[in-house]
Amino acid sequence: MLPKIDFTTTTAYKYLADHFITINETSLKDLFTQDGERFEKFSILFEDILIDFSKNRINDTTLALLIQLANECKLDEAIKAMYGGDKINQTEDRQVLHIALRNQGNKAILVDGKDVMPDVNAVLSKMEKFSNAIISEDWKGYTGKAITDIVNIGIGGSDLGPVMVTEALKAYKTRLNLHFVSNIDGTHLAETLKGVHPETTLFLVASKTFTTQETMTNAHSAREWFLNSGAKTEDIAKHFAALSTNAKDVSAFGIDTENMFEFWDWVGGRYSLWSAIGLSISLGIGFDNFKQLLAGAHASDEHFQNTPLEQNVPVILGLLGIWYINFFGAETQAILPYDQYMHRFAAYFQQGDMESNGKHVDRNGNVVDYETGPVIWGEPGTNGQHAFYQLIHQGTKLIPCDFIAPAQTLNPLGDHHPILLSNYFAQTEALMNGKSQEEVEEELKKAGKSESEIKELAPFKVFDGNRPTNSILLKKVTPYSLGTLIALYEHKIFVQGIIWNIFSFDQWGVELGKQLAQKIQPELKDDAEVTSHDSSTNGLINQYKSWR
Ligand SMILES: O=P(O)(O)OC[C@H]1O[C@H](O)[C@H](O)[C@@H](O)[C@@H]1O
Repeated sequence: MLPKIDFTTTTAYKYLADHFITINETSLKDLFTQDGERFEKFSILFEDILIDFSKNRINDTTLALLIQLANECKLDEAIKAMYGGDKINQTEDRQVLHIALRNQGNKAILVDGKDVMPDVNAVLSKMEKFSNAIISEDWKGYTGKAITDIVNIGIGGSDLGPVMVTEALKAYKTRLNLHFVSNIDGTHLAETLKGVHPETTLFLVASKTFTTQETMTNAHSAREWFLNSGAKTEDIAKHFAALSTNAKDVSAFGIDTENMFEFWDWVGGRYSLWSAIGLSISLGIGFDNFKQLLAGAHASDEHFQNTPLEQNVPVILGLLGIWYINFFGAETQAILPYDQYMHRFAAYFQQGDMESNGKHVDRNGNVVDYETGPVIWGEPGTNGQHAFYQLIHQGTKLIPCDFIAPAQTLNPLGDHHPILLSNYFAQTEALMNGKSQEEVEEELKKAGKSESEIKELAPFKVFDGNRPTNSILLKKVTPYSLGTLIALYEHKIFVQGIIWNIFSFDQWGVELGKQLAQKIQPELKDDAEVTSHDSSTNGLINQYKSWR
């Protein structure tokens, strides 16, 4: 079981609160002047990924106190509990074992006394066989043509992971074209179907529960489209597969259980890209590459489990977040990949992080009186620079940023990559150092401005700097390095949930809206005036009815 400690009552927290006053008065620039070894001390090279956290508002004492905080919160016990198969998802009475899905060493992992690895490996080999058959064109559609297009129908965890990974690894693409339909908005399916042909399309219905309204509605409409094209019910077996934990509802839908790829309750939706939910990944980049993705994640799992906290990447990233959120009052965390392929990385961790740690009740069932999970946001560089970086550089909010970039590009094109990377390096330097009044005045003078113009303009051109960043430099984006990176972020979320004393693996907050939508849906069937809600909701529904 997980420890249930209020981190604000620990000794480390009190020391940190005092220590914060000193650090808050010290600039990052000064911290670098005071300590010539900052980069060596505050960076870790792990699996061809350099994590430089030296441009953070910390010194040796800060890090030591944050580690003490983790110790007082019994983080090591919590890690053991997860890896040991305890039911740490207490409110759903489930284990949390996405680590088993990428357990390349095949060490036994027990759920209720039974090793899950044989089942995990059986599904993996089924995925391998299936992917190979489709890619090699051995598998034919109902008219004898090879499959050319894959449409994954799923939402949330059954969509975001596969979308993010297949976009990030597009350079490793097989001959298959991937499409993802998630939104209940009919536009999403309709537009997707315009670009594919029933004879050569394979639908993957991806849903852990197989009851999610959006996915089931889209799947039924896709089936109807398929049957309307002249295909017969028995042809469904060649064109529909299911990725789910719910065998009963899969066969009720009409999908052959031969075409069902199973996973289990102990895989959380937002941690499921490593499971059968990853079938679109395996089809999109090939099974061997999917295996590499798992292997990279496994390396992070081993690192997280076995590395002392001081050198443990997810622990450090997690604790830095706590430092900014709970002491500096930061409310958001930007994730900024300088890699076009990784353009959905921040969106993926919006679910990963915010659905995990967007909680206000602690593990004892009490409402917390401290901040928990941040708002996650971000866009790829350099697009963000020309949009919202103004606020990061000169706004009133402190926004810790993760800058991610690959040293090697997968598309060497003229001097694009050095230009991209010079922006990547420049941004964290600028955010740290800023630009002083004197520097601005000097610059304006050189530009020939008069004394009065300089006085007038200077305040707007000053950058305070002192804004913290992590730089994550990957040698290259590969299936392995991407797997490693994703798993580091996953474990960071775990670390923060433990310190905040919240349950990171349930998501009750998404239920209320779903329940209310189900009540409203029948009210939309006819044109009768609706009066059962508050005046705003009634007004909106009735206006909708008059306009439709
Ligand atoms: O995979 P499914 O069962 O269809 O669930 C899809 C998604 O919907 C739910 O509302 C949850 O908030 C998500 O965590 C989940 O990933």
